[in-house]
Amino acid sequence: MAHLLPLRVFLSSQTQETPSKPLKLSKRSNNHKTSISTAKKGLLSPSYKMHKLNLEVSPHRAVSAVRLMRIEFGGAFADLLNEKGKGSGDNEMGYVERTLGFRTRDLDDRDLRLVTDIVGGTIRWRRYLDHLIGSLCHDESMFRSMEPLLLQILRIGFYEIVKLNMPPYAVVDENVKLAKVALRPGAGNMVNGILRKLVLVKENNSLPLPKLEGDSRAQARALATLYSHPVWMVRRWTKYLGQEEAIQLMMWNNSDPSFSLRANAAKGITRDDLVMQLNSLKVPHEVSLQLDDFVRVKIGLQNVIRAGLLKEGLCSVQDESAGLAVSVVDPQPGEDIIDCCAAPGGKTLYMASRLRGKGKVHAIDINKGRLRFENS
Ligand SMILES: C[S@@+](CC[C@H](N)C(=O)[O-])C[C@H]1O[C@@H](n2cnc3c(N)ncnc32)[C@H](O)[C@@H]1O
Repeated sequence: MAHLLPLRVFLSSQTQETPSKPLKLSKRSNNHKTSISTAKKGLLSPSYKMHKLNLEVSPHRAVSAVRLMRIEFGGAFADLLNEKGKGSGDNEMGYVERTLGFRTRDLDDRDLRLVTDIVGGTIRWRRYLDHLIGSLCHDESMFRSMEPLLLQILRIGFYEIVKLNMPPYAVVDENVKLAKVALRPGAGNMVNGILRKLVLVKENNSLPLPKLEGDSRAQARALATLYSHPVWMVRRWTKYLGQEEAIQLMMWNNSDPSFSLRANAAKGITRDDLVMQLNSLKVPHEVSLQLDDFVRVKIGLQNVIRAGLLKEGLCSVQDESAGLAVSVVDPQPGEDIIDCCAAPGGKTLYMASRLRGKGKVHAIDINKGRLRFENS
């Protein structure tokens, strides 16, 4: 059943300009982060060198705050931060220690799921969260001049309370603790004050959100905040789709992602084979209605990873939208296909598998660092 893909997939980079390890923080952003934390906490003090292990702060919040810093200031890719050996994973505690001045215990699967939820959700809802944080700060300048790590901790707390509906007082306590240990006691007091205000207004059903009123520009700005999308996008979607449909699209766009798995036809795996594997792992799933090779998975991806289905190449995580693009190309055996913006190669591999061993896919990308190629 399992055989290697008999055709060759060529990867080439058009330029050498981009760094080969794009996930690493640039020197400038490292300095920036060090200066933030060094100035506030004395990261270069002897205690830092002793690899302090802090068992009091919740590891998933500490790691989420550091990942958010890496994404905002280091250009890290949110979707790649879970992948061990790709600039994160094994190094995670190193990043935590350099940014916060202490390590936490290692993350277990549950922590990792929370980190993924919180980091992804905080990024998707950032405009909305920042509006709430700004509205509950004492004044505008307090929000504008807030130090980056403190802002990330507040964003996490706001997201947990407003969007995840976590028990509010536990969220307040945990984020206050994190701010106190990672920054200083005064920062913890500030987090305490702002999060408690949030809990109150939420309980009274009076979150300070903009009203949908005024001319089209004012309404676009309000919608951009309410549904956390850029103003230009709201204006464009409203123009082409009308307000109601634009709202539906934004809601869908910011909903929790589900994952799709693609059975690896190149290794002779059919979707039925994959479904059998998922049944035996007790992973809930449904088959795609649009694409023959795809299965949708909402929860249980960790089980799939642990069982080695991805590592053994039985299937890949691939968005159905990527699959749809390939089905539009409709690769046929014997064809020569050029994939011009190919990295990391998801569509390249799917197109290659549809050539059934006859033909070539030339995969080109401008970013050498993104041309790591690990699947057959
Ligand atoms: C969204 S990713 C492509 C994802 C890929 N098609 C897949 O399915 O896995 C976009 C890619 O386009 C590349 N890119 C952007 N401008 C390019 C250019 N002028 N020439 C070649 N590649 C380019 C980027 O480096 C990036 O890797």
